[in-house]
Amino acid sequence: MVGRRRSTAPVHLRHLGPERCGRPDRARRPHLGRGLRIVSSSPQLHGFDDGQALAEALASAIAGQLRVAIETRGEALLAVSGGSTPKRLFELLSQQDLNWSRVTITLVDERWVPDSDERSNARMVEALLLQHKAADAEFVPLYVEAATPEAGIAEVRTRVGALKHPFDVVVLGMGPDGHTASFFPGGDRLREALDLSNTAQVLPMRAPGAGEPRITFTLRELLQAHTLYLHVQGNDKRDVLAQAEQPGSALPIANVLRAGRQLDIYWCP
Ligand SMILES: O=C1O[C@H](COP(=O)(O)O)[C@@H](O)[C@H](O)[C@H]1O
Repeated sequence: MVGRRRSTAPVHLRHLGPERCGRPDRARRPHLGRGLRIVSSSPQLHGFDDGQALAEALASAIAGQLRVAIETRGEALLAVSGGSTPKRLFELLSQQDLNWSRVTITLVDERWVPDSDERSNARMVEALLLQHKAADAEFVPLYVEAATPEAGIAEVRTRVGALKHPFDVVVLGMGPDGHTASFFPGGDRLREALDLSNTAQVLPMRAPGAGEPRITFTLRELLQAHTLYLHVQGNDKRDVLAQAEQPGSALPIANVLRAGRQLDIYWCP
């Protein structure tokens, strides 16, 4: 659906408005030959006309990265976000042709509820992603049966510690308050979660805007991924990204934007 793609130019977010969307600016994305291109360490925005076109392109890109991981090391590790944005992505990703029996899937964060609860991110992964061809994938949920994330954290740490890190692919989302994973503004352990010297893989998190208590992978873990995507829909969220790009922004997502690593942002209105 290339015709529905808006732009793949590596522009600064604050410069990307509808007026900048059009044909890809190839001159700004240099190719060095077959399969080689200069990898910019700044966030790269890929704009699409709608969620369907975005989900098709992102599902295809993720599948490509998973195939490469399987070819190179025999298996692949994928971490996805919850919330409402990835629903169509999950449906399309589940139909991608690859050796899903070699893929392990987990979440970047989870609400501390069992998968019988409609708020469970795992429930959505099970319903929409672990279907069709992807039914062969292994899923490692972040929720364990314990009253609180603090009570369950040791078991979750053992569980995620058994995964073969780093992640091959991480797909982040973002809430309208600028949170990503469960890095919420005002989160009780936000500082720890964002601290790049903190070697904990997962942490509990509580925040006024989070609803229920959470568990989240730390920023350090997520940034180590071979490929990092940010999946964002809506003009309101594009404005949040533009705010986060301002120097000194305290929005949690700003920590991802300024991490100085390759980040592909898939956005549509
Ligand atoms: O609570 C969460 O919210 C964010 C964003 O969700 P959305 O509904 O605005 O798409 C999500 O990335 C995160 O994984 C989830 O736990």
